Amino acid sequence: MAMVKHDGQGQKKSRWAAGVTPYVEMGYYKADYKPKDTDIIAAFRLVPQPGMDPVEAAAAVAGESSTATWTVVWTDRLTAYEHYQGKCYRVDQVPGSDQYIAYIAYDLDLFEEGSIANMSSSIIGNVFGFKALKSVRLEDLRIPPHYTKTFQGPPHGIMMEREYLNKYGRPLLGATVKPKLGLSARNYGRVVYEALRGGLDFTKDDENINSQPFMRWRDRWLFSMEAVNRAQADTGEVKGHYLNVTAATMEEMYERADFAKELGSVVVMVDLTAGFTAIQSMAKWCRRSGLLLHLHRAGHSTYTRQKSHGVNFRVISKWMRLAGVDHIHAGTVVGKLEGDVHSVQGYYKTLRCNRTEADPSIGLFFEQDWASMAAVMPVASGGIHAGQMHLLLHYLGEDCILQFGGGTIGHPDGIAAGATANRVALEAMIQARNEGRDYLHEGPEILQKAARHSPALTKALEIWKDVSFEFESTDVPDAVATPELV
Ligand SMILES: O=C(COP(=O)(O)O)[C@H](O)[C@H](O)COP(=O)(O)O
Ligand SMILES: [Mg+2]
Repeated sequence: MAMVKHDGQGQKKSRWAAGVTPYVEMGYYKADYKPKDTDIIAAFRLVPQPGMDPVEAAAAVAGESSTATWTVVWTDRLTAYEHYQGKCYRVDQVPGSDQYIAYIAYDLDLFEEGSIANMSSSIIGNVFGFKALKSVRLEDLRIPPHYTKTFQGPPHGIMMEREYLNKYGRPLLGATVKPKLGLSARNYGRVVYEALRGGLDFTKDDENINSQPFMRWRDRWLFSMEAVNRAQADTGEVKGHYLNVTAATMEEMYERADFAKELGSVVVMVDLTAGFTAIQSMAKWCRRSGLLLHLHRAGHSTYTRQKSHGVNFRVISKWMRLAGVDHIHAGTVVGKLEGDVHSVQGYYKTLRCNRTEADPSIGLFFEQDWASMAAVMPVASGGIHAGQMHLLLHYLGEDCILQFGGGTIGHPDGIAAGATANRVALEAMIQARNEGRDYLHEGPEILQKAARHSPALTKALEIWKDVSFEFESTDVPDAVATPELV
């Protein structure tokens, strides 16, 4: 029986006889199948229920994520069913565990061009609820250029963003305005102004600030943009504030984005919670309108964090690069939020490179060719401060945005001092790197030296010197978790 426990009593029946036929026999497992260059390939991590054959479980996932239902339907014969069937072609046990990695190939004809909603409804639509599986996680996708080319991708991308901003050779710096909720519009504008004049490139609405009774969006736009304009005039640099257009309807989001454009903002922001289609619509609007699109991955940890169930963030990274965002929160390594160093490096490569090879040590199951699609700037944030600058540069590289919310606004000498501390620390570290120094190991010394001429950095190093968040990661790549076994 298909998704029913094997009892060894079943009698083999013809493929087309009515009733339940194992998914394997229906053709959803084909050990000799060689994926075509045009196929989308998925790697799922499965934990079958006791007694459930892992290959049958994998075939069931291939079936339900493509054409199948639980019983034979004669209407299959009205279709080129073999063409449309998802095909599991390999199932590997993860050594020393009850987990299996199932590889499934899907023909491109299963998917609508340029639609993340469609691709995700197919691949993760139903299978996560199968009773016969204890858990299932979509670990990675290989998306062929044939499909990639049907998406717009990032409105501008890293290279164009740097050209717009005229800022090169270093990570960009930002801060999330805090407290997250409750400030009046004028006070909010004050925070934006102080942080930008102090040396940051961007400030940011937090994920949960939209248009609440204490500050309506229109007022926030006005005071934030006044602050951006004043800071630009003071410093001679291009500055931005990510105005979060996330709202209940697309009409409302467009209205907010139009007003941001009218005021001259270089960037708007949307939350992952707005949904894939809303994000793709905003990406088109941003390409048309010449504004950058910042994405906050609000809510992602509800389904990306646990090793055995959900969707790995590297898949979300791929979907968001296709959907078209210029920035995406992608992990920080150090800091207060989950972010295993190997996994995060895999996400950053996925977002920034034109081509990546399969690399189990950073969790990449497949090679991926982006066919010249623009790159996405990864954003690191969550509990970081100036004293970690050498670690941030080492782990995350140069093409990223480092966002210090508390680590700017919590500075004892004020917000501008907090911003200056971060800018001085970053520039000292970039200079050390460019001079060929071992900045990772000499980092604390480099920062102390830079602080001799910067009271703001001196205070930042002093106040946050002991702050670090040392917890074990909930998710590390298999090759790292059990290197002796892989
Ligand atoms: O508000 C913050 C950070 O504030 P602070 O800098 O004060 O800690 C961001 O929403 C989260 O870091 C996002 O997390 P992630 O980037 O992991 O999605
Ligand atoms: Mg936040």
